Order: sequence, then C-alpha cells, then structure tokens
Amino acid sequence: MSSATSPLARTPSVKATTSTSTSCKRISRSPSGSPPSRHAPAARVSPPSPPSSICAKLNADVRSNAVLDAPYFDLAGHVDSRVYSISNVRYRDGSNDHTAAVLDVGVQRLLPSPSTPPPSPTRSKNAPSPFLVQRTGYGARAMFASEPLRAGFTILVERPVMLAPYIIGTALYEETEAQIFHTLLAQLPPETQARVLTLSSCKSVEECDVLLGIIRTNALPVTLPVPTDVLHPELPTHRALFLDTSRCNHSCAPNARWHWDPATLSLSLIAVRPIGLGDEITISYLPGTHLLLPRQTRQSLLLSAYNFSCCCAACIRMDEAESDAARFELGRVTWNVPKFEEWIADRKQVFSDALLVEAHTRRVLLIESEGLESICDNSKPGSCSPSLGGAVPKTATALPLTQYTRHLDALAMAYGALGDARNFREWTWRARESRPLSDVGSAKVLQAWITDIASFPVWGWRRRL
Ligand SMILES: C[S@@+](CC[C@H](N)C(=O)[O-])C[C@H]1O[C@@H](n2cnc3c(N)ncnc32)[C@H](O)[C@@H]1O
Repeated sequence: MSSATSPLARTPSVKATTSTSTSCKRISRSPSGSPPSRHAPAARVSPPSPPSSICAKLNADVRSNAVLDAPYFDLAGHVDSRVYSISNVRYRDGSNDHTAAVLDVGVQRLLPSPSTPPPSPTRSKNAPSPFLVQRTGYGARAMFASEPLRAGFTILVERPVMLAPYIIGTALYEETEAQIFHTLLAQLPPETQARVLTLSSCKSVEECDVLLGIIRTNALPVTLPVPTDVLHPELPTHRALFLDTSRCNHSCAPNARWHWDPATLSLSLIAVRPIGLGDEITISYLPGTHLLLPRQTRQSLLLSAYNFSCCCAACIRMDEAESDAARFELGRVTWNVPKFEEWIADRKQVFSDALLVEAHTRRVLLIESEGLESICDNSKPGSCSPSLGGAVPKTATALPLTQYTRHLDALAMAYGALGDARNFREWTWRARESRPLSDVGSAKVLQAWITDIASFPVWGWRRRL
C-alpha cells in the first residue's frame, strides 16, 4: 500500500552494503558494481557523486512525490550526508512487539524509545477478536468483522514488523533494496517471518524479488517524530509493514480508516460507519481525497500502483455517472461551503442560515450515499484544526477529523446558534457517534451539550443578531 515506486529505483545511483560487525548493521554506499552479498564485511567508502542526469530525474521524481512531501529534495546532498543502519526498535512498554528497522543514524538517535503503550483497542486483549482473516471465494485473503462493529470502534492496534525510509524505495538499486528488506526479515522471530512471507504480492516473481513485492503491496507510508529541516524534508517519511492491516482490501467506499500514532509507533484501524457481522473490513489505498476522483482515474491509479482492477462494491454496484458526479461535487464545493466559524462571525449575514444548513446537509447526504465517511482533508496528522469551535484542545497525535465529522459538527453548532433544540440534539448526537470511541474528550463535550443545551457556548446567538 506504499505508493508507486519510481522507475529510477532501478537506476544505479546509490547503493548499499551491510555489516554485521556491531549490534546494529551499518549501510553505506558502494561506488560501483553489483550489490554486495548480504553477509559482506563492513565497507565504508566515499560516496560517488551520482551522474547529473540521474540526479535531475530522481530529484524531479522525489519532489513530485506527494507522500514524501520533499519539494526541495536534493539527491546529491542526501547522498553526501546520510548513513543508514539496521537495528531493532526497542519498546519499553512491556509489549513483545518487534520492529526490524533500517534507519538513518541521525533519525535513529532522535527517535524516542516508546515507553508509552500504544492506544488501547476498544476491546481488551483477552476478549475475542472483533475481526478475522479468511480466504475469499477467489482465493485471496480479506479481513471480516466477527461481530457487529459500531462507527468509531478501534478494530485493532498494531506495531509495524518492518520500518524503512521511504526514500530507500526511490533511490536505490532494486537488488539493494531487496537485500535490505531480507536483512530486516532475518531480524524477526521465525513465526513473524513466516507470516510476512504469506502476505500477498502484486508483482510476479519475474518482475521482482518476492519480499520486495510484498513490501510494495502492503507497506504503508508513516511519519517518524523527528524534527526536520528544509534541507532534508524526506527524513521523517518511512514505509511500515503491518501484519494484520495488510489483510484489508481496498474499497472506494471503505468502512474503516487507519491512523498512525508517531508517539507510540503504532497504527489503529477504526470503523468509520457501522460494520455488520461478517462484512468485509476495507480501507482506501489511495491517499487523501483521491477517492473523489472519477472511477476510471481511481482504477488506473490502482492498476498502475498495485496491479489490480478494483472490484470493490462502489466500482461494481454504483452507477458510474451518478457516483462520479457526486464525488466531483464533494471535491468541488469544499471551499464554497461556509465554515461554521465564518458564518457565526458574519454579522452582516452575508451567509444566510439556509445556505449554511443546506450546504452541509447536502454534503452529509453525498458522503453517506458514496460511502466516503473516511475521507479527511489533505492535512497532515496532528495538523487538524481544533474541533468543536475550540471546545476540545488539539493534540499532536490527534486523529485528523474526517470531512463527514466536520459537516456534522457544523450542523450541530449551526442549529445550536439558531436555538433549534430538536435539530441541535439530533446533529450533536450524530457528531458524537461519528467519532472514534477513543476520542473521549469530544464525546464528553458533545454529551454535555445534549444534556444541557444552554451549555452550548453560543446557544441562540444567531437569532439575537
Ligand atoms: C494489501 S493486500 C490485501 C490483502 C490480500 N487480498 C491478501 O490476500 O492478503 C493487496 C492486494 O489485495 C488485492 N486487492 C485489494 N483490494 C482489491 C480490490 N478492491 N479489488 C481487487 N483486488 C484487490 C490485490 O491483489 C492487491 O494487490
């Protein structure tokens, strides 16, 4: 589930060699020839300057890669100053979690040793699992709900078994990249290695190394909590492989979303609408708001990155023209819908009450009919604006609010400002139900508003203008 790799990954620009001489293994660049054996002795060599033609192409490729978000990437600078090492991330939270990682030595030094346990799943660890992984009719595996799950339920929390800089997949020889992942695999306990090797690959053995195919099919882009600077914006972005989440198929109307918490180095999988017993649990492989693109474009993106023709319910069952039009409208009107904050501050009443209520209600209906409750704005994790008009403080690791929740919040607060008690209670309840169950702070605020409508800070304020 990492995004497509550049063709330049197969171009000899940066190479690696490994050493087993210390507890962690150093990787440096070797000037020429084929990649060294996995068990080669340490070889620190001066890096070659990559040919300028390769630099230019690779720089352009990395700079336009949305996942890396490195518009000023400079390969020559990167090559000159980076050294990678292979090690195991140690967790000091009593868990048996094991992550084999290749990390830039500077990044590794700055990485906190997570002593905070990952967020709890909604269910305790000893309770029966809310999901199971089964083979489907066509042989592939998929994740299914083993009980009805409500919206906001945390289906699982897991740590990655492998972690590697995203740039490695872009800037290395394919053989070298494969060699690095084989070295990581060898760090893992045998049963974990066996599970990794059962994951699916969208590449044939003729196309690439089996393990590399597994990484390219299943790894997710995650950000490590290290300070970055304009010179090396690519440093925090990594690929992480998760064993359970890798079983989730893609849907263009997914019923779950995943969230990476850099503080605890863990991923949570969260239901975004109620999921019935036996229903498949799906996520989106497309980044940000790409689910709003027309079906043909989504299909092409999935085909080129993952080599499959999407056969999700949205692509098979929905009327293509209607669905494309609904998604286009959702993408198009984002900036035309007045935000609650703009409307409430609008003393001249440029934005009519009906405009605000109708625009947000329309978008709620479109999102529900298209099954797009998972989409968030293209904001980075942690950069989401404070919710509920600032009533709940923003935290660095907060889950980004979905567009769906933002519209429900806007409607709840608009009805509150209009002093409409019935609608205020109904939309406030819906806004509460749409949130992750772990968002206890927002749930408390919203419940207090439902219980005592006058506690809503601007109750009836718009009527008094
Ligand atoms: C991350 S894996 C998902 C789990 C996988 N089905 C398995 O058996 O382990 C991604 C692979 O699943 C398949 N897949 C996922 N979503 C799909 C979809 N919407 N339509 C068709 N195939 C899909 C593709 O083969 C893809 O390369």
